[in-house]
Amino acid sequence: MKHKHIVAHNQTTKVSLCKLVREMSLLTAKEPGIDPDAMPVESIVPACMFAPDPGFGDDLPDGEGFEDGEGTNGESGDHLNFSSKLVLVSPSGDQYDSLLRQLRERMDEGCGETIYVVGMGSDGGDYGLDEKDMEASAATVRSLCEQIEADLIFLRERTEAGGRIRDYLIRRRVGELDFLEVRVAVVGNVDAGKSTLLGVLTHGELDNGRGFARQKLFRHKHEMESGRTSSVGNDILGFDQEGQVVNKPDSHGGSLDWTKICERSSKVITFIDLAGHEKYLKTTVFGMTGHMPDFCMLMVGSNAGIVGMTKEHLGLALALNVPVFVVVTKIDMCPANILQETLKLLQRLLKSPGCRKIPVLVQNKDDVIVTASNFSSERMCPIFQISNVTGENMELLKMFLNLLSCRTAYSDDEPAEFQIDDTYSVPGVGTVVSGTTLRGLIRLNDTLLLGPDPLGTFIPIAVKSIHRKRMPVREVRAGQTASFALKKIKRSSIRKGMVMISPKLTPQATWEFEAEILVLHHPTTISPRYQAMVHCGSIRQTATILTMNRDCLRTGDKATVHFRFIKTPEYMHCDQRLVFREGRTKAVGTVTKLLQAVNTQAARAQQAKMLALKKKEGTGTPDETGTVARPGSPSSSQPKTGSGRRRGGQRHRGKGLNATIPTATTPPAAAGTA
Ligand SMILES: Nc1nc2c(ncn2[C@@H]2O[C@H](COP(=O)(O)OP(=O)(O)OP(=O)(O)O)[C@@H](O)[C@H]2O)c(=O)[nH]1
Repeated sequence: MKHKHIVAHNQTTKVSLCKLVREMSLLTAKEPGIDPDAMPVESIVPACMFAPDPGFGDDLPDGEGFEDGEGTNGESGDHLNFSSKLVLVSPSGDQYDSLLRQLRERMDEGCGETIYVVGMGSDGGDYGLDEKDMEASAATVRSLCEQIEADLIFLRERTEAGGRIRDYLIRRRVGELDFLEVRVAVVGNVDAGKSTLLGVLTHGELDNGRGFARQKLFRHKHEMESGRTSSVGNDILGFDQEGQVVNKPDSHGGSLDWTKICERSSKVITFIDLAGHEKYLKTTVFGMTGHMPDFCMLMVGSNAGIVGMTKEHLGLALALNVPVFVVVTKIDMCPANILQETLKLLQRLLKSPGCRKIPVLVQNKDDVIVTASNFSSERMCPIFQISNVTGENMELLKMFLNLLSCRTAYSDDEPAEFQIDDTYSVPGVGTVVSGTTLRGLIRLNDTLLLGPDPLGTFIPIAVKSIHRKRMPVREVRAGQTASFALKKIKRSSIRKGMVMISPKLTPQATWEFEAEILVLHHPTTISPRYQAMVHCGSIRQTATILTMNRDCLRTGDKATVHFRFIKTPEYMHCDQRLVFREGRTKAVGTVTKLLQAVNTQAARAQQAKMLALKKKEGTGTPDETGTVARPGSPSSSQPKTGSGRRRGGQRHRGKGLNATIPTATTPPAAAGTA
């Protein structure tokens, strides 16, 4: 969340937050390994702790939290004192330009939006403006917004000792076919009410407590029958300039017209609805890494409490540095003492050394504005308590969602890169890929390089049509999700984890990479030859540990580890976050080095040779080394990779491994794990 309070409010909020964070750190900074359940229970921090607090202004380390010109006293000539609450009353020409520059910077940081507070200073005086000064300040802000073509949306007014204070949301104006996009992953244990809440939010109809609202969202027949979510589902919630929800389901079938929603919205929240059941954890991890959520909404059933996969999902979001907010559901049917117990355990978990979050209970609109403004700190964790049946506190949650802004400032003047997270075969259209534009701008009819294929090569491919949230568009830019119809390619030759890249780049696939990892959980020890699934962006493939800088790894250990994919080379970047997991074993880390890049020319030559051989011999399919696997040959009897249990079994054969695929000869659970 990149909202920053302009003028002095920003500083003071930051200062009181810093102070609080420091205090909280002292409370929670204990040695890792301490059982969080043994932590003392403190009361939940009320949101007002984050509200601006005069008097902390001199508590900041040098320079921290100050904008250009801040920290100077008084207004000498045109030197603008941003810390004065009167800064907007009657700025001179130069001062106006400084304000405009500052606002532009804030809008860039916030990916097109920011929360702007009028009437607060950090220069020690009382907060608030009299009516005349407030009107003059509001007029200045309105004029600044016109200059940058942004909407000014009133959020709230309150009264302090010195007069009135107002909060505004400033949001970049978008064309009819454009909207700001924020992705929220929805996680939580089975029955926490995830699908129900999404049904209520997106269809505007309350639930009956027996699964009515979730009916609209089920995607697969077996989900409809069992009532469980198994796939990565997408639902959208649109907000107009006034912050009102625009979703209007069709009165007959109850379905949503995504195009209409997008046309009417200035912001669209995409919910990535992830499964709650343990058996779908692989899909949940894929949703969290591959669908690039800006935020994570962790759902907890108030009557059930912190059960099942709740901790697992929270841990995953923390490991991937995705800011988390919690929604406690079913408050209509939960006895007060049970609700209090759930909240107590929740805050204990959030404050525990493993999480180090600051839980904040959101009870009114003011709390929403304060928590949304400070959410980017990643330490703060707002907690909502709602009912999908009575609708209690639903408005607060909607207001919060409307105030969330995209976390990553994407750049669209770089060469394009698109990460594929799903493929489809659409009758009458052909092969379609969906995913996220990570960099650059992609236009209709552009030719991009698609790959890597099993040999590590990339092939040119033309973009036939583009959809953004099911709406046909002519281009998509960095940060936006989209689907492309592709010309002349079979769906079977595309897999999740592939990318489409500008030909200006010379993409290279890699078989091996190095990563710094931290083992979050393993029942025994991990040693070389251990295999598990690597999730990195939308890549999901088993990899073997070839070497590491320690003999073995236990829960809590950190190490530099050399991995090798077992099936195909992948396109990766340094600094990408990864999750390495198998069953309950989980490690997280960051890619630090790419090793063994595929020599594309050699791979192409080998491919040509292989095709010729295939033609000559008539049968057989190529494997990724370029050799043809004939029926009955050892490589054709290799176990299918990419899913199931794959512990151990791959021997490290040194450099010789680079050109051959290791054969799974060791029985499961025999190698690489004690
Ligand atoms: N009384 C009450 N019932 C609720 C509330 N929210 C959800 N429910 C009911 O709880 C049940 C489970 O809700 P779901 O939305 O399917 O739960 P889920 O978290 O999506 O479950 P999975 O998809 O299996 O992960 C349904 O019968 C809902 O009607 C609520 O706020 N109050």
